[in-house]
Amino acid sequence: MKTLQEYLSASHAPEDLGKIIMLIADQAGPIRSAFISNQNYAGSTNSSGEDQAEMDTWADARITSVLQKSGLVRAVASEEQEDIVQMSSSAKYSIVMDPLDGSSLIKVNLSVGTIVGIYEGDVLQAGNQLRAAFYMLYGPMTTLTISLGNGVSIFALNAEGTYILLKENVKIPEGTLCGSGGLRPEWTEKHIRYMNEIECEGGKNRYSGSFVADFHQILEYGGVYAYPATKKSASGKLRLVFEINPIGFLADQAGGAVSNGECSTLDIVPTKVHQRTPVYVGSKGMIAKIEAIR
Ligand SMILES: O=P(O)(O)OC[C@H]1O[C@](O)(COP(=O)(O)O)[C@@H](O)[C@@H]1O
Ligand SMILES: [Mg+2]
Ligand SMILES: [Mg+2]
Repeated sequence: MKTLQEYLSASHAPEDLGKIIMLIADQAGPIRSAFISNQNYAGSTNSSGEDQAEMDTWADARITSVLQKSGLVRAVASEEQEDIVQMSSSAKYSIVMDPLDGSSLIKVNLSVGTIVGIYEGDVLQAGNQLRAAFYMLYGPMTTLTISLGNGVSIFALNAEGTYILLKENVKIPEGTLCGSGGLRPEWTEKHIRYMNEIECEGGKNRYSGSFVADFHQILEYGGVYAYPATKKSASGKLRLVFEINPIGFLADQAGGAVSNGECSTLDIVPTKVHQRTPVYVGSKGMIAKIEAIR
């Protein structure tokens, strides 16, 4: 069974890139172990104005600390930190991350994740410039879904703490699962037309409140995850830099697509770390449908 380390070596990933990926991947165990004693809110808010869960700040501090100590990272842009954290100016790679995605679900024991993107150079680059993207998903298994720009592979953490290959060359099939954020009364006419069209064609609602978990299900079964523009928020809820770009990169690498409802978000050059954008991500056919609605 191929391990993540063997996959990185076989992919001829530069040594520093491989070391950074393994460093973050190896935080899955400590993060999982911290769930039981970090169930509540931290009493602070992040740059998006959201209440921070204890696990948001715990995971952020943990990953930021190991990256700082490694000397391998140039800068980190995190959902949980206002500004970009400058680290080693001589280092080649920078990290964008959502250290804990879906944190409100921890106390009800639903699956949550960590989302990571890696760039050569600085962090405010378009998603199509990503050198690597991956997410850990803390569910019945701990899985790590990764692309280095040459297809998508999924690994699972075994009892010995080694990531072993579950599936390679993953492709998103056409499918009917659909999950949409936002409150229905706040949906725009375009989004309502889209959801009606999907549901009339047999769309099955799958929405847990965890982007990583909802996307992972679509990666396997096909469909679409949407957090659309709403009447209250034209930019939707999710953040371009550390949520939508890494997941969108993986979707694209798996033969799917990512869009803001009009065009691919992978071409957008971010101007701010915490900028939001509407997102539709999943099967190519599902994304074509939303972009066809004018
Ligand atoms: O609670 P809502 O508005 O449906 O939003 C759910 C979405 O918000 C998120 O929880 C945002 O991520 P964070 O938990 O990292 O803030 C997504 O994981 C999820 O898809
Ligand atoms: Mg998130
Ligand atoms: Mg988060």
